[in-house]
Amino acid sequence: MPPFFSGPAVPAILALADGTIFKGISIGAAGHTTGEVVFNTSITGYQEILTDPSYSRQIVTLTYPHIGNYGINAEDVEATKVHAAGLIIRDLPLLASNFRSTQSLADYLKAENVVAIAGIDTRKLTRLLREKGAQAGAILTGTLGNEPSVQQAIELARSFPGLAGMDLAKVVTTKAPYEFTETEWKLGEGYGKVDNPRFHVVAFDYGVKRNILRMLAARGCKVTVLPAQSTAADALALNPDGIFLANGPGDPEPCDYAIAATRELMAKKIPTFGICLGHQIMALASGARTLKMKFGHHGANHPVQDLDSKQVLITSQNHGFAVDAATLPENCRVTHVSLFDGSLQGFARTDTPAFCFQGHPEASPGPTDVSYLFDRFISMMEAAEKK
Ligand SMILES: NC(=O)CC[C@H](N)C(=O)O
Repeated sequence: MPPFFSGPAVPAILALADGTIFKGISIGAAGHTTGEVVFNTSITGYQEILTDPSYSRQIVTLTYPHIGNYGINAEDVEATKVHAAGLIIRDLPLLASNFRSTQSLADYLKAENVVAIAGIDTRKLTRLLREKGAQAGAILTGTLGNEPSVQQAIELARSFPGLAGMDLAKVVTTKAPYEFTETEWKLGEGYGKVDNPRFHVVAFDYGVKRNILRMLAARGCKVTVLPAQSTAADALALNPDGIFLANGPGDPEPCDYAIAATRELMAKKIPTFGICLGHQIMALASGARTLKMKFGHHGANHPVQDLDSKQVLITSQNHGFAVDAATLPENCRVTHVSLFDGSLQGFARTDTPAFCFQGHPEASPGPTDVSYLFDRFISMMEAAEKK
């Protein structure tokens, strides 16, 4: 290993459930963590990835080799804390450089109590995950001069039961409703605020990323964010112009409360927009099925085709479950397809103003090719207003 870390290095081990061991150094909190190990191919955005609630109970390995280059920048987080269960990287740079940076990645990981490992052959790890599929894993740190136990690391990895059947939306969601009116951040200006909002959107928080709420606010929406287990009646009591179904972690299938509320709200023909877990919930509420993917889609360079315009969009993705397109009922029209593997990326209901997207149109930090879906949601609320 080339030197990439100043000062004495604390050894750490990454173990996979299949018994594979990787040795590296600890760059975060001391202790251990377990979760599903997934790879993300984004070149930038480690802060947005770490704080995306959809990564709850997942240990993320980043294929880009230098992580931490631009330090920690307060405006770039997607939630109040780190949600990823751990971080695996190749190389932590000696210097972090950005005019906004206030902290190094390693100091941040320690402060957030996140176990993380560097010095890992992330290309080998990614190949393994691609061949065998995402699998349970553990990171275990040692002490100065003492390696942690390989056997203990493997046992920890095998103790993680997997994400299938796990309802995590109700774990990460807000405990109480709140209003959101902050618009996107601009250099020299900071965040704006929506003045005289045109629409009132009620968002079901299954693990929402802040940039989604900002993009709604930037288009003239006042957003009321509700806890995941809120009912359709809770939403209706707020007299919404539109309903938003957020992204979120875990398996969509056990989220029966969300499926029931969505079904009821769509039956009332209220404009509804779902992203990622929200897309999967809309599919389940429409009568389709979801499945667990082999290693999922996690990255910022995934080509997706809009079947209406025929345009190919470069998109941001983060999902390990998918909607089985073959199970979509007749009142669902496929609108978007992944050009990586042909899997379903979006559909629209034909009998009610509702549509959804599997990837991340808010794409923080980018690319922004699919942001037009937010405008589509606004047009839908406009059309409903005129009726
Ligand atoms: N980003 C998300 O909303 C992810 C949805 C779901 N947890 C999945 O892994 O497929």
